[in-house]
Amino acid sequence: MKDAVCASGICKGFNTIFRGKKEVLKDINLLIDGEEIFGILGPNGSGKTTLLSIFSTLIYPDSGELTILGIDARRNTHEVRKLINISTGKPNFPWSLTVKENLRHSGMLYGLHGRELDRAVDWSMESFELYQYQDTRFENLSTGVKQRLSLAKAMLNGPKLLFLDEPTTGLDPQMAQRTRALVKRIHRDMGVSVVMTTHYMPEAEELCGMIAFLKEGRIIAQDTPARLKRNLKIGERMRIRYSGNIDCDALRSIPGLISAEISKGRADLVVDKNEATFSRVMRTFQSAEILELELEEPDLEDVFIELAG
Ligand SMILES: Nc1ncnc2c1ncn2[C@@H]1O[C@H](COP(=O)(O)OP(=O)(O)OP(=O)(O)O)[C@@H](O)[C@H]1O
Repeated sequence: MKDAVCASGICKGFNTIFRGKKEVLKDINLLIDGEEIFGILGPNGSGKTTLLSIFSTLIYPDSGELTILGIDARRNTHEVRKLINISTGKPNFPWSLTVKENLRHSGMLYGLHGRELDRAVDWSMESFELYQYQDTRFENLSTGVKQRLSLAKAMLNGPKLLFLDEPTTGLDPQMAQRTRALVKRIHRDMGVSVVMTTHYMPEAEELCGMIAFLKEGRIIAQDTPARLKRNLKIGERMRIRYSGNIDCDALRSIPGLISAEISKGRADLVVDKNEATFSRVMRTFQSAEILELELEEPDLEDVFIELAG
C-alpha cells in the first residue's frame, strides 16, 4: 500500500504588511502510512491548519517535496484531489441552501450526476444521520449538525484519504464524542486513511495511533501516544499525605524521582513508572504513618505542556 503522505523539507511563509515574510512552516518531514489515524497536535498558531492545507493541495508550499498516496502533489494536483478530501471544524457552506441542496451542489462539483449523485447524497445523509435535516437551511443548523454535514460532504467523492482540521471544535462533550465515533467509523469501517489536527490531547489519545507535535512551525516530537508518555519521562504522580517525620534529603536523592514538592505532612512526587523507584519512595516513609496515597497516570496533556512550554 502506498503511503498516505510523504513530505520532506516543506517550508511555507506568508508575506505580512509590517513584518515582511513570516515563516510559518520550517523544514517539515513526515511519513504517514495511513494505517492508523495520524494526529497533528500543537498550540494555537503553530501551523497545523497551514500544514493540512498544503497536504490537501489547497495551498502550495514554498519549497519541499510532497507525495500524497504515491502521487507528486505539486505536479499532479488534479489527480491527488480525486483521491482526497478535507473537512474543517468550522464548516462554511452556502447559508441559504438546505442540507440536501448543499450535498447535491458539492457532489456536482465532484463530477457526480444522475443516479450516481442521488445514491451518494442518500448514502451520506444516511451515514451521517442527516435525513431529518435534509430540508433545513445551513444557517439554521446547530454546530454539531454543521460538522456532520461537513464530514458527509467530504465523503461524497469516495476519498481514500481524509484530512480533518479540528473536527470537534466548538462542540459540547456529547456531540464531540459522537463526532469522534464517526471519525473512527470512517477510518475503520469505511477504510479511509485519516490525518487530523487537534489541540485537544484526550482526543488525540483516543483516536490517533501516531502523533506529531508541531511547535512554531517545526515538528518537535513524533511517536505513539504510549511511547511519547514513556520516553518523555513524564512520570506517574504520587500524592502522599502523612504524619510524623521523613528524611526529605533521602527522598529527594532517589534515582527515578523526577520532581518532588515536600511540605509538612504532604509530598507531591513525580516518579518514573518503575517498581524499584516506588519501593524506595515507600521505604523513606517507614518512619512515618501514611494517611493517604494517590497515584495518577500521566496523560498526553502533561506531554503537551512539557513540549509546548
Ligand atoms: N494567509 C495567511 N497570511 C498571513 N499569515 C497567515 C496566513 N495563514 C496563516 N497565517 C499565520 O500562520 C501562523 C500559523 O497559522 P495556522 O492557522 O496554520 O496555525 P494553527 O496551528 O492551525 O492555529 P489554530 O489552532 O489557532 O488554528 C499563524 O501565526 C497565522 O497567523
